Amino acid sequence: MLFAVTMDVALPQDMESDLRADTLAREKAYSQDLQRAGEWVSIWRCVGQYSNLSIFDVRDNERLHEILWNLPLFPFMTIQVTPLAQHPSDIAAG
Ligand SMILES: O=C(O)CC1=CCC(=O)O1
Repeated sequence: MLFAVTMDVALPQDMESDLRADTLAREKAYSQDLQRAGEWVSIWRCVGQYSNLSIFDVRDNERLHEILWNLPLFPFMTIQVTPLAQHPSDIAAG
């Protein structure tokens, strides 16, 4: 199942710098592990915003929820999920 997910990040201004660096490093490693596994298909920066637009390919809603819930940055994110269906004009779909 394909999902488009927008993640808006808002870190506290007074977040301690070591905690901030550790959280961002864990977020990157977590994301890249899931990219290597094929579940996190792509990640794009939204221009001019501390936000990303990502595509996930996961078995079901519960798996996407598990992935998002365990993001190290989850407590500092506003997340919007859009389930995707095939478009009838997509030439790649045949
Ligand atoms: O968009 C960001 O910077 C937050 C994020 C999600 C996965 C990642 O590596 O960074």
